Amino acid sequence: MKNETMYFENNKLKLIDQRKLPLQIEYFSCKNYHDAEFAISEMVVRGAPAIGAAAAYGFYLAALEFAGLPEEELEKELKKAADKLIAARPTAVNLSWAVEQLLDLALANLNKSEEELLAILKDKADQIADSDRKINKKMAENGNKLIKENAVILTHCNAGSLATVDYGTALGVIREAHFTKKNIKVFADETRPRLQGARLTAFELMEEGIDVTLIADSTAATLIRDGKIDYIITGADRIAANGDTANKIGTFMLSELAKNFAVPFYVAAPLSTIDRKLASGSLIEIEERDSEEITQIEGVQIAPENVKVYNPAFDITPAENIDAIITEKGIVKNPDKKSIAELFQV
Ligand SMILES: CSC[C@H]1O[C@H](OP(=O)(O)O)[C@H](O)[C@@H]1O
Repeated sequence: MKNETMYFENNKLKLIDQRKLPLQIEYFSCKNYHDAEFAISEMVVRGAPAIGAAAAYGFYLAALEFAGLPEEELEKELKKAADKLIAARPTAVNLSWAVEQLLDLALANLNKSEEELLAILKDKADQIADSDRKINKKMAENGNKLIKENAVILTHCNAGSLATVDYGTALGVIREAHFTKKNIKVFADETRPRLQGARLTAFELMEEGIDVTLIADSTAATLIRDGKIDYIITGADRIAANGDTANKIGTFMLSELAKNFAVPFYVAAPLSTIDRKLASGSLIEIEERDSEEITQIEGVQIAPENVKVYNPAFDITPAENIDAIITEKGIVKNPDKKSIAELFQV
């Protein structure tokens, strides 16, 4: 993608402001961890791997701020920063997965000099960001093995470069199919209410020269029924140990349509999105967001004032609806507790 999702320079985290895409390309500057917490909760940056990497750099900004404190105070401040960053959004496991790694490293090295501690933490944050690029490319190569020539793919929300540090997960598979000249076409759900498909996926795919058609979310069912879709590929925010998957609201509905009309339904996600501590999807916390996301579009009121709203940002797709989970380590067909566990065997 032409514009980096994020970069770290001069002790600031720079995030492309995804609230303003595609009409404006602006970078939001995080000077401290509070800025990073704000950027995650307000979706300046969004997408499981992207918020994980952003939070890792956010924790490093906290270490920069507090590194000179006495050990006991430093520990207290870093634990507070970790808690606040993790609380910014509850569903994507990559957030806590990333922050906990840096917190553990910090607590194990509090007795080191300021310079040594900061170098250890910056190296870890860079490693999380750099490995995301490599992991997504490997995942894309694996997923591309499932894609036939001239395929038509439906995707939901944005699981692209803008949801990761680079290349994307579901859109990584789509990029790989495009770059290996499979002549694929894509239908992108606009993805109410935050319109990640309309604003981000359409933007990314058009930039790459990939044939993309934007549709209202409710159009997908007719395309699926009429045999117009060869595969549905989405990202994920948290995958439970049995393969149940949390992803953008509307994903479960697509999986039911896919099952009913025998369309392969694939989830593309890195191993860091799998939460083996949770036995099933019923244990995944689903973020509920402000009602204005539903009652307003770009700040324009479109529903009666004070109307009741229910705005879950994600839903759970049961493992039995998922034909394959595509990861950097390989493809898990008909995922279940056993096949997910085998992903983690050395
Ligand atoms: C590659 S993770 C992308 C994942 O995150 C999105 O949610 P949000 O835009 O609210 O962060 C959506 O669930 C995507 O599939």
